[in-house]
Amino acid sequence: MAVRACGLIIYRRLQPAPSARAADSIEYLLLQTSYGTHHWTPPKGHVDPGEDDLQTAFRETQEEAGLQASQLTLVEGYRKELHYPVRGKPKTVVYWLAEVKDCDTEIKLSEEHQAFQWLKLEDACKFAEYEDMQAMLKEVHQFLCSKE
Ligand SMILES: Nc1nc2c(ncn2[C@@H]2O[C@H](COP(=O)(O)OP(=O)(O)OP(=O)(O)OP(=O)(O)OC[C@H]3O[C@@H](n4cnc5c(=O)[nH]c(N)nc54)[C@H](O)[C@@H]3O)[C@@H](O)[C@H]2O)c(=O)[nH]1
Repeated sequence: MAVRACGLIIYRRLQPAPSARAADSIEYLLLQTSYGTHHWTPPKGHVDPGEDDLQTAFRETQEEAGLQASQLTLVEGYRKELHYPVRGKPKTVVYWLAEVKDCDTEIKLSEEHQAFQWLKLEDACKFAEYEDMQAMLKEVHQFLCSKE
């Protein structure tokens, strides 16, 4: 059976300059692991026994980024599964999308991560080095732009 993890793609909207498109004010939160290859992903982690997927996504976001559910708005209509092998075993990661209500909210990392960044789409795709995650971020961005 595949290893299962769940998480939230967190974004914030900065105050756009008067001439700018609203989509250009969107930034995505990525966290860098303090172990392994120090890769960058949104907050996510393994599903604990008895938990449902969305509970896991919120718990991991709270543990890894210090963001409480009350500080976030879950965006209806977006859910994405990524499937990739980790050390020879299949892994499924389910992501939802959530906006930080206050764009100045402090991010508090756990020991699992050593850095975080708020990144515009293009830079987020550079740091999220995996093709499937890059495609997901682009899809999310289009989804958000289509709602404007
Ligand atoms: N010391 C040490 N300890 C580790 C290590 N490893 C884990 N720990 C411990 O486990 C705990 C984490 O527990 P949770 O937080 O519950 O789980 P997750 O959040 O699920 O975290 P993971 O890091 O296990 O899982 P991934 O992020 O999925 O990375 C696994 C591999 O998959 C690749 N990869 C990542 N993302 C993508 C993608 O989107 N697309 C594609 N295609 N590939 C992707 C990438 O190559 C990567 O190397 C930590 O506390 C550590 O104690 C390690 O190497 N050394």
